[in-house]
Amino acid sequence: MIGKLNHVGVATPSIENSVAMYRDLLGATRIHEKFAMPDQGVWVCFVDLPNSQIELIEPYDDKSPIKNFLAKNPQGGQHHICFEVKDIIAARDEMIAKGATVLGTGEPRIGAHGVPIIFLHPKNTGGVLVELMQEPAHGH
Ligand SMILES: CC[C@H](C(=O)O)C(=O)SCCNC(=O)CCNC(=O)[C@H](O)C(C)(C)COP(=O)(O)OP(=O)(O)OC[C@H]1O[C@@H](n2cnc3c(N)ncnc32)[C@H](O)[C@@H]1OP(=O)(O)O
Ligand SMILES: [Co+2]
Repeated sequence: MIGKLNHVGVATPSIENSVAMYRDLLGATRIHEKFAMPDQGVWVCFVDLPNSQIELIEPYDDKSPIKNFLAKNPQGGQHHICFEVKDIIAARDEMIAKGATVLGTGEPRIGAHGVPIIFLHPKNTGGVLVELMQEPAHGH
């Protein structure tokens, strides 16, 4: 069911500092402008890779779902991985049928790439927060 690795989510207390590290230390050359996703409680900034992306995420406000994560990991860290799926509704239903916990209301929400996403609870996925994302019509 899971397809391409669309992105690796990296939580950071400062997208600005993380961008400087990816650019100056790691030599990333295609770094997008950050943008706000208030409904999801995060600022987002994509670092393009030849075969995927790094998704830098910073808390937008005190209600951010990554606040606790950063409280435990003050310098940030690898937060989630995102796989593309052909049909997000079918994938959501399959996950529930297989006993996995779909986070939030269970209804897909629009993610950073403008397509529906869901998250699975890490307790069902070997301690790794997994995001499933509707495969974009035009590829990522
Ligand atoms: C949506 C825009 C963008 C996109 O790609 O489109 C994004 O990806 S934004 C990403 C940020 N949004 C989310 O992560 C939404 C889903 N996440 C959540 O609902 C929460 O983060 C949740 C429920 C996974 C954890 O919430 P919280 O940390 O507040 O709860 P706890 O501290 O009680 O943790 C519960 C349990 O889960 C473990 N945990 C927490 N975060 C992670 C993680 N990133 N990876 C692995 N495990 C995680 C935590 O250690 C606790 O484990 P326990 O054994 O119970 O101590
Ligand atoms: Co993500």
